[in-house]
Amino acid sequence: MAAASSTKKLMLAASPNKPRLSSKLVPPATIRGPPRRRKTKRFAVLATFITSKPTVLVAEKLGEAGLDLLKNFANVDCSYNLSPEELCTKISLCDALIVRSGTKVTREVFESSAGRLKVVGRAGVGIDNVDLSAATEHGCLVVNAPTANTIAAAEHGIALLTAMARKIAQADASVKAGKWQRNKYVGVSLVGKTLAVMGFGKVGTEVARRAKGLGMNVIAHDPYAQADRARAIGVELVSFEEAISTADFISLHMPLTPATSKMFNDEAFFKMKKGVRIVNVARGGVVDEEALVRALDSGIISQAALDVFTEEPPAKDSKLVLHENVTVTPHLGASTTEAQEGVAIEIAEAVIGALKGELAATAVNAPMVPAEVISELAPFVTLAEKLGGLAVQLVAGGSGVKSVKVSYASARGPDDLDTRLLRAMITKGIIEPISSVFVNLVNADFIAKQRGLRITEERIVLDGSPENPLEFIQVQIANVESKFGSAISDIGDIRVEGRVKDGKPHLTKVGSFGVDVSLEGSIILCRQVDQPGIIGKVGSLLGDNNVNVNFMSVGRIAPQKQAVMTIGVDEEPSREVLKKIGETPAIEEFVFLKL
Ligand SMILES: NC(=O)C1=CN([C@@H]2O[C@H](COP(=O)(O)OP(=O)(O)OC[C@H]3O[C@@H](n4cnc5c(N)ncnc54)[C@H](O)[C@@H]3O)[C@@H](O)[C@H]2O)C=CC1
Ligand SMILES: O=C(O)C(=O)COP(=O)(O)O
Repeated sequence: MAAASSTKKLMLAASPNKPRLSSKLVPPATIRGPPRRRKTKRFAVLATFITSKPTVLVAEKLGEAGLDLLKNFANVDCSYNLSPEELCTKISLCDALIVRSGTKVTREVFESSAGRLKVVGRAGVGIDNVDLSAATEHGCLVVNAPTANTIAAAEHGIALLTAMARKIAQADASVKAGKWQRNKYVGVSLVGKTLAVMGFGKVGTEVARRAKGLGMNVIAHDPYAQADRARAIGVELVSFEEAISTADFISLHMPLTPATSKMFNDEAFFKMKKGVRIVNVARGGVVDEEALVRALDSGIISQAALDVFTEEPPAKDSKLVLHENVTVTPHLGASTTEAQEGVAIEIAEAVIGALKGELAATAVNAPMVPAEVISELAPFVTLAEKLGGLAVQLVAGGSGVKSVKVSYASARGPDDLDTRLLRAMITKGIIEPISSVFVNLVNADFIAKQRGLRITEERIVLDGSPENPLEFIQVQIANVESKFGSAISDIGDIRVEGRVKDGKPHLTKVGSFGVDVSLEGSIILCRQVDQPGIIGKVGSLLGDNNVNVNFMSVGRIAPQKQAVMTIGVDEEPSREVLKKIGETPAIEEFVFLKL
């Protein structure tokens, strides 16, 4: 990307190979479609309009209602059962990818997309099949559909619990095999037994509620859950040890993460009450499956009911699957008609929103900024990007930027001002003019860190009304030389400061000089000895060469001393014109900056 580019950029939606028209804030999307089970709260970010329809690859079966929404907005390619190689080939032609649990979205997928893939939609909850670090590094948003299948998963958990307790699957197979073994299939009762819910999130809570209805004593373990929320439904939160050592039944509902991987292993099984029964509708990977077979064989665990497996589908000769005390289903937790319709709508809306440049409430790898915050900060977001872009263009050479300090002057308390969006946009403004990377809210912090760019933030607390979120933003770049010496502040940093006036971003300070120019088009900064006639000379020079001046201001230290003239221009002056400006007597230095 050329230095000092004036191209307007977007946060999420732009694809490098698509023409862009403009970048602006839009209100939250209203998408009409079939009745929704749940009203999705939406959070908007910057949007861009792209002239051609985006392409969405749907790699696993998705409910019709969701597909219809997608088809109204994008070209939809439904290609199921792709091999990893086929997925990598196709992805370079897609702006969005929608998957369920059966597709591994690996680093290779993001690399193969060569920057085009802007959003991955996981039509469900668990995102353990998506390489989130790779997505973030590539600036690709990942969204999921976290609520629409909660009840389905909880109901499946209860179905497995009761079916296991009464050996329904085994008895069914026996009758179908022509047998009538009433004494063999004697079950156990649930009432009065203790169920330990491991992971008291959405699904775990619903399982707990239903188990209470069955007369069970329910305890739960979840290091991050609130005890009063559990108590409200008659559930006691206990330690991991207490949960597994006292329960008659254990139901797993935590996500698969590096911390939960194989947490149910030999050691854990050894601590369990002899004869305990286990249900897993979470993820196979939270259980050490070989250890589970050993625990089943030794009788520590008398039965298991499993919907999920480390490898799906499991091997045909899997000892675990074939174990006579194990009941299995092929990852059906979310598979009800209702849940699949809800999930499809939820993910389609999130993906469409993200492609429009909005940020869905279900973003997994980006800060969620509430719509009201975004709308309030909108003009400051533009200001932040432009100040970042201006500051970096003032650096001589451009590549040595390592330390940036951003100061936000506001009458608001620190908790009332969310600066993540502003920081991301300043990062974007600084990095994009000097590199070819695409920076957005998803990858801004990562890219800054990767490039060794340290951004520190400071609050300048002002008196006055907190109605206005910010008075001004100041960007300082330390330890660099400037191609415009007057941009160096009294402490030796490059400093630019801006405010929002009448809803528009303005540059109000350069170095120690007060200026006032609307941040549109391009600007010329000149330092001159303050004397009559200079403004006229430069103005006529530009006018004579068909360069329209849209704004001009002069900030001086004292009358007849040094002054900085800021000229806003609509067109880029030719080299000759810029040279002539430099040769104007009394002009000591000048710089042309693109916004
Ligand atoms: N079988 C299926 O088809 C389905 C499976 N799932 C699985 O169920 C999981 C849970 O889903 P939700 O309840 O919607 O997610 P959730 O995010 O609402 O709940 C997960 C809970 O696990 C807790 N947790 C995290 N680490 C833990 C640990 N070490 N020990 C105990 N608890 C821990 C979290 O604090 C959170 O409260 C998903 O991650 C997904 O893998 C979800 C839906 C369908
Ligand atoms: O939502 C989840 O986490 C699930 O496990 C459901 O998976 P699925 O979309 O049915 O492949």
